[in-house]
Amino acid sequence: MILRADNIFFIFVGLVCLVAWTAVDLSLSFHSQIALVVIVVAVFGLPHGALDVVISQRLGLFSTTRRLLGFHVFYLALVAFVLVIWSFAPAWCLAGFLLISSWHFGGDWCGVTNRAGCWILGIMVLSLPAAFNAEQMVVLYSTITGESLHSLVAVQGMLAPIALVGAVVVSSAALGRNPHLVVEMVMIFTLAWTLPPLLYFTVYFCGLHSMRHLVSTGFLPNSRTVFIASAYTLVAIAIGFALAISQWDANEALGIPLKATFQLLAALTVPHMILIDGFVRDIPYASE
Ligand SMILES: CC1=C(/C=C/C(C)=C/C=C/C(C)=C/C=C/C=C(C)/C=C/C=C(C)/C=C/C2=C(C)CCCC2(C)C)C(C)(C)CCC1
Ligand SMILES: [Fe+2]
Repeated sequence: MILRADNIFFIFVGLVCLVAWTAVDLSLSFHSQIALVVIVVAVFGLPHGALDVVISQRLGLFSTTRRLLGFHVFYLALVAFVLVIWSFAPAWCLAGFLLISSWHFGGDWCGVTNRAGCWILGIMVLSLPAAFNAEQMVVLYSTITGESLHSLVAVQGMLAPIALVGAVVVSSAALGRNPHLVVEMVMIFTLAWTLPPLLYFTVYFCGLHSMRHLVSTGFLPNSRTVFIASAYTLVAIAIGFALAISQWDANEALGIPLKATFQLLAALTVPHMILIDGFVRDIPYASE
């Protein structure tokens, strides 16, 4: 079995978090969890999308300054569009966000199985917390959207066992060529079962999704890419700040940063997905 840096990294981070949470009993309050998610996602999650500009350049999407400008205008216009729609219909936007995210997250296993199989894995990633921690999910969704979304959590809770069975089938089929898929699935299941939903999401998003994206798109940490990633991440953080300030409410001092973080992720996801799932197809994950 050939393990890549991203396989090893996720298993290592997952084990450390599981040990910290169970053996050392590092129980974090809800507010500390929110603070942790906001910081870790900003530092380790955002940069994977901040490289979209480098990827587009590599794909030859903009060969002239005019095209480069067009790329930025298009990207920012899509972000603004999603944020406006979100302000009118947050619950529908969250549901749509979950749907497109499951497709995007399924891409983490592109090359291991076909597109339908990938989507099943993506659905499993997002629906497991609803099966294990339904009450917390209702609280989180209401913090993010301001609405009580019991029915959305119930639908996800029903999808979880179906997606889990699908994941077992997909993993068994891939067992010969990609045994590490099974290890990752077991890790994801254990994390979802053990950790609160926000921490589970943070470990998966930063420990697997972001890292795999960096490795599979051939990110080399030279000074140019590090500079670009940092600059675009800072702009994205500034947009997040603006979102939080524009909705500020002293009674919800920590709910607002969480809400702004997920609004920002949802808005960035649309142009990020168009680029990654539309142009960078078949990011090689499977060991040859
Ligand atoms: C290039 C560019 C830029 C930048 C960008 C960036 C930085 C990006 C990023 C991107 C990204 C960074 C993306 C992301 C994505 C994400 C996602 C896709 C997520 C999802 C999630 C979810 C869906 C979740 C869910 C949940 C909740 C909410 C709670 C708990 C539980 C669970 C987990 C279920 C700017 C704008 C500056 C400018 C223009 C150009
Ligand atoms: Fe991504």
